[in-house]
Amino acid sequence: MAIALRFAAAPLRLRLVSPAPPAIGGAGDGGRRGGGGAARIGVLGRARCRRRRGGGGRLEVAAAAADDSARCRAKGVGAAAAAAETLGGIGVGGGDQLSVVMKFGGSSVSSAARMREVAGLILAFPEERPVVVLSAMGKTTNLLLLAGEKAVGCGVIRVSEIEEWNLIKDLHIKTVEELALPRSVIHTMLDELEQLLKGIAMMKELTLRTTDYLVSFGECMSTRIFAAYLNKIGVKARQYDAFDIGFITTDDFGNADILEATYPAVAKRLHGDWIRDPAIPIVTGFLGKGWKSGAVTTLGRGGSDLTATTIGKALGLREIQVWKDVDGVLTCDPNIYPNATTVPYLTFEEAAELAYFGAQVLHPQSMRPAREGDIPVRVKNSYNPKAPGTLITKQREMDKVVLTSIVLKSNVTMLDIVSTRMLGQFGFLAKELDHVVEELEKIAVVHLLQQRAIISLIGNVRRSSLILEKAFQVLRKSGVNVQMISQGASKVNMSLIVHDSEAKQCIKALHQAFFEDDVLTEVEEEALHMS
Ligand SMILES: Nc1ncnc2c1ncn2[C@@H]1O[C@H](COP(=O)(O)OP(=O)(O)O)[C@@H](O)[C@H]1O
Ligand SMILES: N[C@@H](CC(=O)OP(=O)(O)O)C(=O)O
Repeated sequence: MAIALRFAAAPLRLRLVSPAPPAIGGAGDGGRRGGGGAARIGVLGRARCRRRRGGGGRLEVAAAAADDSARCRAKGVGAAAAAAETLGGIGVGGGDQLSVVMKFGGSSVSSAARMREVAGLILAFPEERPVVVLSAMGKTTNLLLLAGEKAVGCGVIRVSEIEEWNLIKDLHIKTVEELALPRSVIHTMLDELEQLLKGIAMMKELTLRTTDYLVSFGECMSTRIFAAYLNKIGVKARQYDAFDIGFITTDDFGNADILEATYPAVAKRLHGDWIRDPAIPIVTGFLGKGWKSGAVTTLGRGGSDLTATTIGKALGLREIQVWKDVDGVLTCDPNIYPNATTVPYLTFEEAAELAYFGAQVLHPQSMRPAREGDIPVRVKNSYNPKAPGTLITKQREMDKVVLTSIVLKSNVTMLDIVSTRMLGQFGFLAKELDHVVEELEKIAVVHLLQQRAIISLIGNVRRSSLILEKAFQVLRKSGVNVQMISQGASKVNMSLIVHDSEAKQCIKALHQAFFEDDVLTEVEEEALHMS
């Protein structure tokens, strides 16, 4: 639950803004990433990084290799198999150290064809020794959640008829068959999954703990298939379940936090195995093990990004790559406005703020390990590997930066509090929103304003007046009244609250003004002039 607040002069007025709570239980994409379960006031703390690393010039190599893969396909040869053949398999010699993490999201591994492409991408860098992190295939996590919900009410006998369960089964069996792998690769997993759904049907109950166990099957299956495929084409690979190799978390099922003990444990296991018997590690994203319960936990929707950055920090790797289905982090959500363009560089702080305020492209917590380890994160497109993507580092040249990206968080509830008795009152914000309202009603008039949206302007707050001047001009022209503005202590984010129904129109108008119109040149010139 995120809370933004505003103080005003007497009578003291305070506004809290809270999005609908993040839900692992929500099966639609709308349930993705709410920014964590803990109440948060204002903005993220400042990032503190120690040193900088070079990003490296590997993109051209990727592009060239992708071209080769395309040529192999044209000749009717499996791209990955051909690449492995050309390279004589990836030379996983004991002397070489693991050097990068490559994380592939669900969209990147949604079918057998996509798995071949991804294998080709990995093999395109023979000099790299990657740790590979995979999400569940395509929309498997959503399907598992829906199957679980249906199992609660359908009765044991009808479990086999659950549409989502059949889609999951068919997708994974088809993938294994198309990759010419034995069914045994996932047979046990599918059997266990069916048993679990029957168990849920029998109990007529689906707890958060069981939900985490249920969704873990997605990543457990995708990694087993992919590792088997690499081994089949002559690339030595080893599958790992994150909950078995030291990913220790809190027991907050659905949104667990990674504990410090994870870093040495994961490093020891992955490094130790690599030294003993080198094989590309293929690790399940998204999953961990609760430190008290010992049960499987999940890191919140999109948590595989966090798995990748955690491994990057644990092993002190050179670079963390997150491969998506877009050309990097974009100037706004392309689903809201398709003219969005790639943001070439970001700081960890900007990326964290962007993710926290709702950009689905990165998990909100994922920048933390990368920032702490000072390891560059590259966001790339597995469908378009030639595109340079976005490079996220500790620092970047900010002198010419005005606005970087616009983020929308919809379905937000705003709390409007008017009181003359709040001076000297403290402590109430640390509790949950319901309790906060209860407490506040003793001393203030409280209004819950629903269907609001937070528009976050991520950019150079040193130019806040310029950005706000421009933004307000645009919004005034669009006939939109801003209901609250918050900057807090952030160096990179200004947030505006508008009514939900006006939000998308605002994003388009702001994007046009800041990223498309000539008018931006004026702003830039002024900004340059001032610096
Ligand atoms: N600012 C943004 N930049 C890039 N993508 C965004 C942004 N906001 C929302 N998205 C959405 O995020 C998606 C990528 O994130 P995600 O689905 O988690 O990828 P993956 O499953 O490959 O890890 C994109 O397809 C895009 O629709
Ligand atoms: N499969 C999980 C974890 C994840 O990170 O997925 P993706 O990388 O596809 O966003 C989810 O859907 O939330």
